[in-house]
Amino acid sequence: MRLGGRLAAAIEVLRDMEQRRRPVAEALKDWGLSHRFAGSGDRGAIGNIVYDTLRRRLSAAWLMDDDSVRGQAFGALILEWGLSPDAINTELTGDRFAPEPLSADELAGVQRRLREQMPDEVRADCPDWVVPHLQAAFGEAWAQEAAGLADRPPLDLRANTLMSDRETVLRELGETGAEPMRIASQGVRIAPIAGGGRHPNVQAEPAFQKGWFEIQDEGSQVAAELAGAKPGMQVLDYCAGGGGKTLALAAIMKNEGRIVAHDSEKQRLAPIFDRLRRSEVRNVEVMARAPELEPLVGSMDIVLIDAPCTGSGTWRRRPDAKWRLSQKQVDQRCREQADILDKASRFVKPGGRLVYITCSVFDAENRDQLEAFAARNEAFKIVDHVALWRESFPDAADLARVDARGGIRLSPALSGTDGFYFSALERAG
Ligand SMILES: C[S@@+](CC[C@H](N)C(=O)[O-])C[C@H]1O[C@@H](n2cnc3c(N)ncnc32)[C@H](O)[C@@H]1O
Repeated sequence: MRLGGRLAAAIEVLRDMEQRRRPVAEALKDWGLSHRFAGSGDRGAIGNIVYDTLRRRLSAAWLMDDDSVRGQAFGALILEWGLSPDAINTELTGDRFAPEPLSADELAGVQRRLREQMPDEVRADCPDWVVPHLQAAFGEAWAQEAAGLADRPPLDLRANTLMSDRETVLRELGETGAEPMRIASQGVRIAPIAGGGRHPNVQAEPAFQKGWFEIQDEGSQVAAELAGAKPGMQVLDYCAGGGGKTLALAAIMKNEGRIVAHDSEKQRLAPIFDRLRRSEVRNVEVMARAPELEPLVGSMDIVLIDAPCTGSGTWRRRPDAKWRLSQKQVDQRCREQADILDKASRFVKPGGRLVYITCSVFDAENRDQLEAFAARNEAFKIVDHVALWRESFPDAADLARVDARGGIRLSPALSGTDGFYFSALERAG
Protein backbone atom coordinates (compact mmCIF):
# COMPACT_ATOMS: atom_id res chain seq x y z
CA MET A 1 0.00 0.00 0.00
CA ARG A 2 1.10 3.53 -0.69
CA LEU A 3 0.61 6.44 1.70
CA GLY A 4 -2.80 7.23 0.17
CA GLY A 5 -4.19 3.75 0.85
CA ARG A 6 -2.81 3.80 4.37
CA LEU A 7 -4.31 7.22 5.04
CA ALA A 8 -7.71 6.09 3.69
CA ALA A 9 -7.58 3.00 5.93
CA ALA A 10 -6.70 5.13 8.98
CA ILE A 11 -9.66 7.42 8.24
CA GLU A 12 -11.92 4.36 7.96
CA VAL A 13 -10.72 3.09 11.37
CA LEU A 14 -11.17 6.51 13.00
CA ARG A 15 -14.71 6.78 11.57
CA ASP A 16 -15.52 3.33 12.90
CA MET A 17 -14.30 4.38 16.36
CA GLU A 18 -16.33 7.57 16.22
CA GLN A 19 -19.55 5.97 14.99
CA ARG A 20 -19.48 2.86 17.14
CA ARG A 21 -17.67 4.38 20.15
CA ARG A 22 -15.09 1.60 20.17
CA PRO A 23 -11.59 1.50 21.65
CA VAL A 24 -8.76 2.04 19.18
CA ALA A 25 -7.14 -1.38 19.63
CA GLU A 26 -10.44 -3.14 18.84
CA ALA A 27 -11.13 -1.00 15.75
CA LEU A 28 -7.60 -1.59 14.39
CA LYS A 29 -7.80 -5.32 15.03
CA ASP A 30 -11.12 -5.57 13.18
CA TRP A 31 -9.73 -3.64 10.25
CA GLY A 32 -6.79 -6.04 10.12
CA LEU A 33 -9.07 -9.09 10.15
CA SER A 34 -11.16 -7.80 7.26
CA HIS A 35 -8.11 -6.72 5.21
CA ARG A 36 -5.84 -9.72 5.43
CA PHE A 37 -3.88 -8.65 2.35
CA ALA A 38 -2.33 -5.77 4.31
CA GLY A 39 1.23 -6.53 5.39
CA SER A 40 2.80 -5.71 8.74
CA GLY A 41 4.38 -2.50 7.36
CA ASP A 42 0.93 -1.32 6.24
CA ARG A 43 -0.67 -2.18 9.56
CA GLY A 44 2.11 -0.40 11.45
CA ALA A 45 1.78 2.75 9.36
CA ILE A 46 -2.04 2.76 9.58
CA GLY A 47 -1.82 2.30 13.35
CA ASN A 48 0.63 5.20 13.57
CA ILE A 49 -1.69 7.54 11.64
CA VAL A 50 -4.64 6.51 13.83
CA TYR A 51 -2.71 6.96 17.09
CA ASP A 52 -1.11 10.24 15.95
CA THR A 53 -4.55 11.57 15.02
CA LEU A 54 -5.96 10.65 18.43
CA ARG A 55 -3.00 12.22 20.20
CA ARG A 56 -3.14 15.42 18.15
CA ARG A 57 -6.82 15.76 17.51
CA LEU A 58 -7.18 19.45 18.43
CA SER A 59 -3.95 20.72 16.89
CA ALA A 60 -4.52 18.73 13.72
CA ALA A 61 -8.10 20.02 13.37
CA TRP A 62 -6.88 23.58 14.03
CA LEU A 63 -4.16 23.27 11.40
CA MET A 64 -6.68 22.09 8.83
CA ASP A 65 -9.54 24.29 10.07
CA ASP A 66 -11.56 21.09 9.83
CA ASP A 67 -12.47 18.87 12.75
CA SER A 68 -13.76 15.98 10.65
CA VAL A 69 -11.85 12.72 10.93
CA ARG A 70 -10.40 13.31 7.45
CA GLY A 71 -9.14 16.79 8.43
CA GLN A 72 -7.64 15.50 11.67
CA ALA A 73 -5.82 12.65 9.90
CA PHE A 74 -4.29 14.97 7.28
CA GLY A 75 -3.32 17.37 10.07
CA ALA A 76 -1.65 14.58 12.05
CA LEU A 77 0.43 13.61 9.00
CA ILE A 78 1.69 17.18 8.67
CA LEU A 79 2.34 17.67 12.39
CA GLU A 80 3.73 14.30 13.36
CA TRP A 81 5.16 12.81 10.17
CA GLY A 82 6.84 16.04 9.13
CA LEU A 83 5.28 15.89 5.63
CA SER A 84 4.52 19.16 3.86
CA PRO A 85 0.95 19.59 2.53
CA ASP A 86 2.34 19.67 -1.03
CA ALA A 87 4.33 16.49 -0.49
CA ILE A 88 1.18 14.74 0.77
CA ASN A 89 -0.76 15.86 -2.29
CA THR A 90 2.00 14.65 -4.62
CA GLU A 91 1.87 11.23 -2.90
CA LEU A 92 -1.92 11.00 -3.19
CA THR A 93 -2.18 12.05 -6.80
CA GLY A 94 -2.82 9.08 -9.08
CA ASP A 95 -3.39 6.69 -6.17
CA ARG A 96 -6.90 5.30 -6.65
CA PHE A 97 -7.05 4.07 -3.05
CA ALA A 98 -6.19 7.49 -1.60
CA PRO A 99 -8.66 9.97 -0.13
CA GLU A 100 -9.37 13.18 -2.03
CA PRO A 101 -6.15 15.28 -1.98
CA LEU A 102 -6.16 18.71 -0.28
CA SER A 103 -8.04 21.32 -2.33
CA ALA A 104 -6.42 24.62 -3.32
CA ASP A 105 -8.40 26.34 -0.51
CA GLU A 106 -7.28 23.77 2.03
CA LEU A 107 -3.65 24.10 0.92
CA ALA A 108 -3.79 27.88 1.30
CA GLY A 109 -5.48 27.57 4.71
CA VAL A 110 -2.85 25.16 6.02
CA GLN A 111 -0.01 27.36 4.76
CA ARG A 112 -1.58 30.30 6.60
CA ARG A 113 -1.97 28.31 9.82
CA LEU A 114 1.63 27.04 9.65
CA ARG A 115 2.75 30.68 9.95
CA GLU A 116 0.53 31.36 13.00
CA GLN A 117 1.29 30.61 16.63
CA MET A 118 -0.82 27.73 17.91
CA PRO A 119 -2.92 28.79 20.95
CA ASP A 120 -2.10 26.96 24.21
CA GLU A 121 -5.58 25.37 24.43
CA VAL A 122 -4.95 23.87 21.00
CA ARG A 123 -1.41 22.61 21.41
CA ALA A 124 -2.46 21.03 24.75
CA ASP A 125 -4.52 18.55 22.70
CA CYS A 126 -6.85 17.60 25.53
CA PRO A 127 -10.54 18.05 26.42
CA ASP A 128 -11.51 21.53 27.74
CA TRP A 129 -12.57 20.34 31.15
CA VAL A 130 -9.09 18.88 31.77
CA VAL A 131 -7.34 22.25 31.35
CA PRO A 132 -7.99 23.52 34.94
CA HIS A 133 -6.61 20.21 36.30
CA LEU A 134 -3.43 20.62 34.26
CA GLN A 135 -3.07 24.30 35.15
CA ALA A 136 -3.36 23.43 38.86
CA ALA A 137 -0.78 20.66 38.50
CA PHE A 138 1.80 22.33 36.25
CA GLY A 139 1.24 26.09 36.54
CA GLU A 140 2.80 27.95 33.64
CA ALA A 141 4.17 24.76 32.12
CA TRP A 142 0.68 23.25 31.72
CA ALA A 143 0.40 23.54 27.93
CA GLN A 144 3.92 22.24 27.39
CA GLU A 145 3.23 19.26 29.66
CA ALA A 146 -0.12 18.61 27.99
CA ALA A 147 1.59 18.71 24.59
CA GLY A 148 4.18 16.25 25.97
CA LEU A 149 1.33 13.89 26.80
CA ALA A 150 0.39 14.04 23.09
CA ASP A 151 3.85 13.02 21.85
CA ARG A 152 4.77 9.57 20.60
CA PRO A 153 6.20 7.52 23.49
CA PRO A 154 9.55 5.72 23.52
CA LEU A 155 9.81 1.97 24.14
CA ASP A 156 11.13 1.53 27.68
CA LEU A 157 12.72 -1.63 29.04
CA ARG A 158 14.13 -2.67 32.42
CA ALA A 159 17.10 -4.98 32.67
CA ASN A 160 16.24 -7.85 35.02
CA THR A 161 19.17 -7.89 37.43
CA LEU A 162 18.15 -11.33 38.70
CA MET A 163 19.34 -12.75 35.37
CA SER A 164 21.30 -10.09 33.54
CA ASP A 165 22.44 -6.47 33.71
CA ARG A 166 21.92 -3.27 31.78
CA GLU A 167 25.20 -3.48 29.83
CA THR A 168 24.35 -6.95 28.58
CA VAL A 169 20.83 -5.93 27.55
CA LEU A 170 22.21 -2.87 25.75
CA ARG A 171 24.66 -5.11 23.90
CA GLU A 172 21.95 -7.61 22.99
CA LEU A 173 19.72 -4.85 21.62
CA GLY A 174 22.59 -2.99 19.96
CA GLU A 175 20.90 -2.90 16.55
CA THR A 176 17.75 -1.24 17.87
CA GLY A 177 19.40 2.03 18.96
CA ALA A 178 18.74 1.24 22.64
CA GLU A 179 20.31 3.70 25.09
CA PRO A 180 20.66 3.80 28.89
CA MET A 181 17.89 5.83 30.57
CA ARG A 182 18.54 9.11 32.32
CA ILE A 183 16.91 8.30 35.68
CA ALA A 184 16.08 4.62 36.24
CA SER A 185 19.22 2.68 37.16
CA GLN A 186 18.37 -0.41 35.09
CA GLY A 187 16.42 1.31 32.33
CA VAL A 188 17.02 0.95 28.60
CA ARG A 189 15.23 3.15 26.10
CA ILE A 190 14.47 2.86 22.40
CA ALA A 191 13.50 6.33 21.18
CA PRO A 192 10.12 7.02 19.53
CA ILE A 193 10.03 5.96 15.89
CA ALA A 194 9.33 8.60 13.26
CA GLY A 195 6.76 8.45 10.43
CA GLY A 196 5.35 5.06 9.47
CA GLY A 197 8.01 3.00 11.26
CA ARG A 198 7.41 0.74 14.22
CA HIS A 199 9.41 -0.15 17.30
CA PRO A 200 11.25 -3.45 16.95
CA ASN A 201 9.37 -6.44 18.33
CA VAL A 202 11.64 -6.83 21.36
CA GLN A 203 9.50 -9.64 22.75
CA ALA A 204 10.76 -11.82 19.88
CA GLU A 205 14.37 -11.24 21.00
CA PRO A 206 16.13 -14.24 22.61
CA ALA A 207 17.14 -11.93 25.48
CA PHE A 208 13.46 -11.28 26.26
CA GLN A 209 12.57 -14.98 26.01
CA LYS A 210 15.38 -15.68 28.47
CA GLY A 211 13.95 -13.15 30.96
CA TRP A 212 16.82 -10.66 30.73
CA PHE A 213 14.54 -7.66 30.42
CA GLU A 214 10.96 -6.50 30.88
CA ILE A 215 8.96 -3.83 29.08
CA GLN A 216 8.29 -1.09 31.64
CA ASP A 217 7.97 2.68 31.43
CA GLU A 218 10.77 4.62 33.10
CA GLY A 219 8.28 6.31 35.46
CA SER A 220 7.16 2.93 36.74
CA GLN A 221 10.78 1.81 37.23
CA VAL A 222 11.62 5.00 39.11
CA ALA A 223 8.59 4.57 41.38
CA ALA A 224 9.71 1.02 42.24
CA GLU A 225 13.22 2.25 43.04
CA LEU A 226 11.88 5.04 45.26
CA ALA A 227 9.76 2.63 47.32
CA GLY A 228 12.83 1.76 49.43
CA ALA A 229 12.56 -2.03 49.29
CA LYS A 230 15.64 -3.94 50.50
CA PRO A 231 16.61 -7.62 50.42
CA GLY A 232 14.95 -9.48 53.30
CA MET A 233 12.00 -7.11 53.73
CA GLN A 234 8.30 -8.02 53.88
CA VAL A 235 6.48 -6.13 51.14
CA LEU A 236 2.80 -6.07 50.20
CA ASP A 237 2.07 -5.01 46.62
CA TYR A 238 -1.61 -4.29 47.23
CA CYS A 239 -2.64 -3.43 43.64
CA ALA A 240 -0.24 -5.75 41.83
CA GLY A 241 -2.22 -6.16 38.58
CA GLY A 242 -0.02 -7.79 35.93
CA GLY A 243 2.99 -7.47 38.24
CA GLY A 244 5.10 -4.72 36.64
CA LYS A 245 6.09 -3.22 40.03
CA THR A 246 6.19 -6.65 41.71
CA LEU A 247 8.90 -7.83 39.31
CA ALA A 248 10.92 -4.64 39.69
CA LEU A 249 10.70 -4.90 43.50
CA ALA A 250 11.78 -8.55 43.45
CA ALA A 251 14.89 -7.62 41.45
CA ILE A 252 15.71 -4.77 43.85
CA MET A 253 15.27 -7.21 46.77
CA LYS A 254 17.55 -9.76 45.02
CA ASN A 255 14.87 -12.43 45.52
CA GLU A 256 15.36 -12.20 49.30
CA GLY A 257 12.54 -11.58 51.77
CA ARG A 258 8.92 -11.78 50.69
CA ILE A 259 6.59 -9.90 48.38
CA VAL A 260 2.87 -10.57 48.63
CA ALA A 261 1.15 -9.65 45.37
CA HIS A 262 -2.55 -8.88 45.73
CA ASP A 263 -5.21 -7.43 43.46
CA SER A 264 -8.95 -7.26 43.94
CA GLU A 265 -9.43 -8.52 40.38
CA LYS A 266 -8.21 -12.08 39.90
CA GLN A 267 -8.04 -11.79 36.13
CA ARG A 268 -5.69 -8.80 36.39
CA LEU A 269 -3.23 -11.00 38.28
CA ALA A 270 -3.38 -13.79 35.67
CA PRO A 271 -0.28 -12.76 33.63
CA ILE A 272 1.87 -12.50 36.75
CA PHE A 273 2.52 -16.25 37.04
CA ASP A 274 4.22 -16.54 33.65
CA ARG A 275 6.11 -13.32 34.19
CA LEU A 276 7.45 -14.49 37.57
CA ARG A 277 8.66 -17.75 36.01
CA ARG A 278 10.31 -16.09 33.03
CA SER A 279 12.12 -13.57 35.24
CA GLU A 280 13.19 -16.23 37.79
CA VAL A 281 11.47 -14.36 40.60
CA ARG A 282 11.21 -16.64 43.62
CA ASN A 283 10.17 -14.44 46.53
CA VAL A 284 6.60 -13.58 45.48
CA GLU A 285 3.40 -15.09 46.85
CA VAL A 286 0.25 -14.24 44.95
CA MET A 287 -2.81 -13.76 47.18
CA ALA A 288 -5.91 -12.97 45.19
CA ARG A 289 -8.44 -13.11 48.04
CA ALA A 290 -8.60 -10.25 50.54
CA PRO A 291 -9.23 -12.50 53.60
CA GLU A 292 -5.88 -14.26 52.94
CA LEU A 293 -4.16 -10.99 53.73
CA GLU A 294 -5.64 -10.60 57.23
CA PRO A 295 -2.77 -12.37 59.08
CA LEU A 296 -0.44 -9.72 57.60
CA VAL A 297 -2.10 -6.78 59.37
CA GLY A 298 0.51 -4.60 61.11
CA SER A 299 3.45 -6.68 59.85
CA MET A 300 4.71 -5.31 56.53
CA ASP A 301 7.86 -3.21 56.09
CA ILE A 302 6.40 -1.68 52.95
CA VAL A 303 2.87 -1.57 51.60
CA LEU A 304 2.83 -0.36 48.03
CA ILE A 305 -0.36 0.99 46.51
CA ASP A 306 -0.08 1.35 42.73
CA ALA A 307 -3.57 2.78 42.74
CA PRO A 308 -6.28 2.43 40.10
CA CYS A 309 -6.39 5.90 38.54
CA THR A 310 -7.52 7.83 35.49
CA GLY A 311 -4.22 6.99 33.75
CA SER A 312 -3.95 10.61 32.60
CA GLY A 313 -0.15 10.24 32.74
CA THR A 314 -0.27 7.51 30.08
CA TRP A 315 -2.12 9.38 27.35
CA ARG A 316 0.89 9.09 25.02
CA ARG A 317 0.24 5.33 24.91
CA ARG A 318 -3.55 5.39 25.28
CA PRO A 319 -4.69 8.54 23.50
CA ASP A 320 -8.29 7.36 23.05
CA ALA A 321 -8.66 7.23 26.85
CA LYS A 322 -7.95 10.98 26.92
CA TRP A 323 -11.14 11.75 24.99
CA ARG A 324 -13.31 9.24 26.84
CA LEU A 325 -12.43 10.37 30.38
CA SER A 326 -15.00 12.43 32.33
CA GLN A 327 -14.97 14.42 35.58
CA LYS A 328 -17.40 11.84 36.96
CA GLN A 329 -14.77 9.13 36.43
CA VAL A 330 -12.09 11.26 38.13
CA ASP A 331 -14.39 11.59 41.17
CA GLN A 332 -15.07 7.86 41.17
CA ARG A 333 -11.33 7.02 41.04
CA CYS A 334 -10.69 9.45 43.91
CA ARG A 335 -13.25 7.69 46.10
CA GLU A 336 -11.65 4.30 45.31
CA GLN A 337 -8.17 5.63 46.05
CA ALA A 338 -9.16 6.98 49.48
CA ASP A 339 -10.80 3.66 50.32
CA ILE A 340 -7.74 1.66 49.22
CA LEU A 341 -5.40 3.91 51.21
CA ASP A 342 -7.46 3.26 54.34
CA LYS A 343 -7.67 -0.50 53.76
CA ALA A 344 -4.07 -1.07 52.73
CA SER A 345 -2.51 1.11 55.44
CA ARG A 346 -3.61 -1.42 58.11
CA PHE A 347 -0.88 -3.78 56.90
CA VAL A 348 2.03 -1.40 57.57
CA LYS A 349 4.01 -2.35 60.66
CA PRO A 350 5.02 0.34 63.18
CA GLY A 351 8.09 2.03 61.66
CA GLY A 352 7.10 0.72 58.20
CA ARG A 353 6.29 2.62 55.04
CA LEU A 354 3.14 3.20 53.01
CA VAL A 355 3.85 4.02 49.37
CA TYR A 356 1.16 5.59 47.19
CA ILE A 357 1.68 5.76 43.42
CA THR A 358 -0.50 6.74 40.46
CA CYS A 359 0.06 7.16 36.74
CA SER A 360 -2.12 10.27 36.81
CA VAL A 361 -1.05 13.91 36.60
CA PHE A 362 -4.11 15.29 38.43
CA ASP A 363 -3.58 16.70 41.95
CA ALA A 364 -6.98 15.33 43.01
CA GLU A 365 -5.62 11.79 42.63
CA ASN A 366 -2.16 12.62 43.92
CA ARG A 367 -1.16 15.17 46.55
CA ASP A 368 -4.79 15.78 47.61
CA GLN A 369 -5.11 12.07 48.43
CA LEU A 370 -1.80 12.07 50.29
CA GLU A 371 -2.71 15.13 52.36
CA ALA A 372 -6.23 13.90 53.14
CA PHE A 373 -4.92 10.49 54.23
CA ALA A 374 -2.24 12.06 56.44
CA ALA A 375 -4.86 14.37 57.97
CA ARG A 376 -7.13 11.46 58.96
CA ASN A 377 -4.27 9.19 60.13
CA GLU A 378 -2.04 10.85 62.69
CA ALA A 379 0.13 7.73 63.01
CA PHE A 380 1.41 8.27 59.43
CA LYS A 381 3.88 11.04 58.66
CA ILE A 382 4.72 12.15 55.12
CA VAL A 383 8.41 11.51 54.36
CA ASP A 384 10.74 14.27 53.16
CA HIS A 385 10.44 13.73 49.42
CA VAL A 386 13.18 16.24 48.60
CA ALA A 387 15.69 14.22 50.61
CA LEU A 388 14.35 10.96 49.18
CA TRP A 389 14.74 12.16 45.58
CA ARG A 390 18.23 13.54 46.21
CA GLU A 391 19.42 10.33 47.85
CA SER A 392 17.81 8.05 45.26
CA PHE A 393 18.72 9.95 42.08
CA PRO A 394 21.50 12.46 42.84
CA ASP A 395 22.17 13.04 39.12
CA ALA A 396 18.56 13.76 38.22
CA ALA A 397 17.85 16.79 40.42
CA ASP A 398 16.04 18.71 37.67
CA LEU A 399 14.16 15.81 36.12
CA ALA A 400 11.20 15.73 38.53
CA ARG A 401 8.89 18.13 40.37
CA VAL A 402 9.58 17.41 44.00
CA ASP A 403 7.68 18.84 46.93
CA ALA A 404 8.97 17.85 50.37
CA ARG A 405 5.48 17.14 51.78
CA GLY A 406 3.58 16.88 48.49
CA GLY A 407 5.33 14.00 46.69
CA ILE A 408 7.37 13.45 43.54
CA ARG A 409 5.97 14.03 40.06
CA LEU A 410 7.36 12.80 36.77
CA SER A 411 6.04 13.96 33.41
CA PRO A 412 6.81 13.61 29.69
CA ALA A 413 8.04 17.17 29.09
CA LEU A 414 10.25 17.44 32.19
CA SER A 415 11.28 13.86 32.91
CA GLY A 416 10.80 12.13 29.55
CA THR A 417 8.61 9.51 31.26
CA ASP A 418 4.88 8.88 31.41
CA GLY A 419 3.16 11.08 33.98
CA PHE A 420 3.75 9.43 37.38
CA TYR A 421 3.16 10.36 40.99
CA PHE A 422 5.06 8.91 43.94
CA SER A 423 4.57 9.55 47.64
CA ALA A 424 5.43 7.79 50.89
CA LEU A 425 4.44 7.98 54.54
CA GLU A 426 6.03 6.39 57.57
CA ARG A 427 4.02 4.81 60.35
CA ALA A 428 5.10 5.89 63.83
CA GLY A 429 7.10 3.17 65.64
C1 LIG B 1 -2.38 0.76 38.13
S1 LIG B 1 -3.03 -0.83 38.15
C2 LIG B 1 -1.72 -1.78 38.80
C3 LIG B 1 -0.55 -1.97 37.88
C4 LIG B 1 0.51 -2.91 38.40
N1 LIG B 1 0.91 -2.59 39.75
C5 LIG B 1 1.76 -2.93 37.52
O1 LIG B 1 2.79 -2.32 37.89
O2 LIG B 1 1.71 -3.59 36.48
C6 LIG B 1 -4.15 -0.78 39.49
C7 LIG B 1 -4.70 -2.11 39.95
O3 LIG B 1 -5.49 -1.89 41.13
C8 LIG B 1 -6.46 -2.92 41.18
N2 LIG B 1 -7.50 -2.53 42.16
C9 LIG B 1 -8.57 -1.72 41.98
N3 LIG B 1 -9.26 -1.63 43.13
C10 LIG B 1 -8.62 -2.37 44.06
C11 LIG B 1 -8.86 -2.66 45.43
N4 LIG B 1 -9.89 -2.16 46.07
N5 LIG B 1 -7.98 -3.48 46.06
C12 LIG B 1 -6.91 -4.00 45.42
N6 LIG B 1 -6.65 -3.76 44.11
C13 LIG B 1 -7.48 -2.95 43.45
C14 LIG B 1 -6.93 -3.02 39.74
O4 LIG B 1 -7.52 -4.27 39.50
C15 LIG B 1 -5.62 -2.82 38.96
O5 LIG B 1 -5.05 -4.04 38.59
